[in-house]
Amino acid sequence: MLSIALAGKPNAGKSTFYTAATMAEVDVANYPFTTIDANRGVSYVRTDCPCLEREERCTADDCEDGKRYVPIELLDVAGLVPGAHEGKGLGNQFLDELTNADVIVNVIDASGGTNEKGEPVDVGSHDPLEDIDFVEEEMDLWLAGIVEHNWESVERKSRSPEFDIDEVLADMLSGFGATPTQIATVLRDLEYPADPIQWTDDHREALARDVRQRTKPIVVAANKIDVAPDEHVDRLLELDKPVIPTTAEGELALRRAADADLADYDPGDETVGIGDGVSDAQREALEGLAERMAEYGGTGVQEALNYAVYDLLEHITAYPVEDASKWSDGSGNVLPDAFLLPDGSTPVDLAYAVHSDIGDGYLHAVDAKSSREVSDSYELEEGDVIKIVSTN
Ligand SMILES: Nc1nc2c(ncn2[C@@H]2O[C@H](COP(=O)(O)OP(=O)(O)OP(=O)(O)O)[C@@H](O)[C@H]2O)c(=O)[nH]1
Repeated sequence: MLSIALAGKPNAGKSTFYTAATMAEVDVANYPFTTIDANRGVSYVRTDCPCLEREERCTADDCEDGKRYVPIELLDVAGLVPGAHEGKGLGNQFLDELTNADVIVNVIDASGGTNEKGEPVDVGSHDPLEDIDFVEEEMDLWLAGIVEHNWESVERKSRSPEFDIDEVLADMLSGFGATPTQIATVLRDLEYPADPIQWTDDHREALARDVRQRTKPIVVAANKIDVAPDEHVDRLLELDKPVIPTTAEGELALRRAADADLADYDPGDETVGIGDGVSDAQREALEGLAERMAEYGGTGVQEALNYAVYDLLEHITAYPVEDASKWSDGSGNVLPDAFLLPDGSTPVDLAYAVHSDIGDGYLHAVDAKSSREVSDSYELEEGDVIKIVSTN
C-alpha cells in the first residue's frame, strides 16, 4: 500500500489531520510533542468510480454513490523542530520514520500562531513561510549525515576490482526507500569524481538532496485556514511549490457531524448539507465552515492526500474484473477492487498487483469499457476497468 507521512512542526495540526483522515482517536492537544509514537492508519484517496459511467452505482464498500475511496497508509510522524537532524526535539527517530513514506504532506500552521519550535504565540506573529523549507532541509542534512557516516566503507570497497559506485550507493541508500533505478538516475544527473576518495562534503550533500527530492516528494498543507490571516494564505499560495490550504479541525468536525447524522458530508466534498437535528451552536459552526469551504473548495484534507498520490507520485486507479460485461468478480460483485499503480503501468503490472500467480500466468487483457483486447504495452489510464486473462 502507498504510504503518506504527515510531517511538520509540533502543533501544526498533524494529529488532527491524521485523526480526521483516519477517524482514529489520538491525543490532540495544544502543546508540543503530543504525538510520541508514529501512528500508522488507513486513509483513502478519492476518485470518480467507473460505475458513474453505468446506469447503476456499484456496491463496493469503498464506493459512496460514485465517490470511490482507495486505501493508502497514513503515518502521523511526531513534530520536527529545526535542528532535528542533530537530535534536537525528538530528533532522528522521526526522520527515520519519514523514510518509510513514499510521499510527504508537510503540515504547517498557516495562521502563524505557533513559533518555529511549535509553541503557541499570537496568531499572525510567526511567518509560516519559514516553516516550509525546514522539513526539506532537515531531511537533506540528515541523509547527508548518513552518507558521510558510511563513506569510509564506500572508500574501502572502491579498492576492490569489482567496485561499482552505483551499486554501492544504491545499497547504502536502499534503507531510505530509494530504488537502484532512482539512484542511477540521480547519479546520471550529478557531476562527481569516479574515485570516492575525491568526494567532498558538497558532493555528498548534493547526492543526499537529489535522492531526497526524487524519493520523498512533498506537498504543503497550509493548515488552520479557518483562523489564518488572508495575507498569509495568499503568500503561501504564490510560492512555486504545491501548497493546499486546509482546515484539519474543520474536516474532523465535518466527519464527526456526518457520523452523528448531523450533516451530509463525504470526505473531499466541496459543500456540506446541514441536518435538521442540529443545535443553534452546531448550525453556526457548520455554517462558518461551509463559508470557508466555499472559498477554498472544501477543507483541503482530502485534496492534499489526493495531490500527494495522483499528482506528486503520478499514480492512476485501475479496476480488475473477471466479467468484462458485468464489470464484476466471479461472485457478481461489481468493481470490487481498485488498485493504485504508477502512471505508465501496463495490464501485466495490474495482473502482478492483483496476485503474483495471476501475473506469472498472464495471457492477455481486455478493456471492459470497449470490450476490446488491449496490447501488453498498453498504458493504463485513470479509471480503466480491465479483465485479465491468465492461466492461473
Ligand atoms: N483553528 C484551527 N486549529 C487547528 C486546526 N488543526 C489543528 N488545530 C489545533 O492545533 C492544535 C495542535 O494540533 P495537533 O493536531 O495536536 O498538532 P500536531 O502537529 O499533531 O502536534 P504534535 O503532536 O505536538 O506534533 C490543537 O489545539 C488543534 O485543535 C485547524 O484546522 N484550525
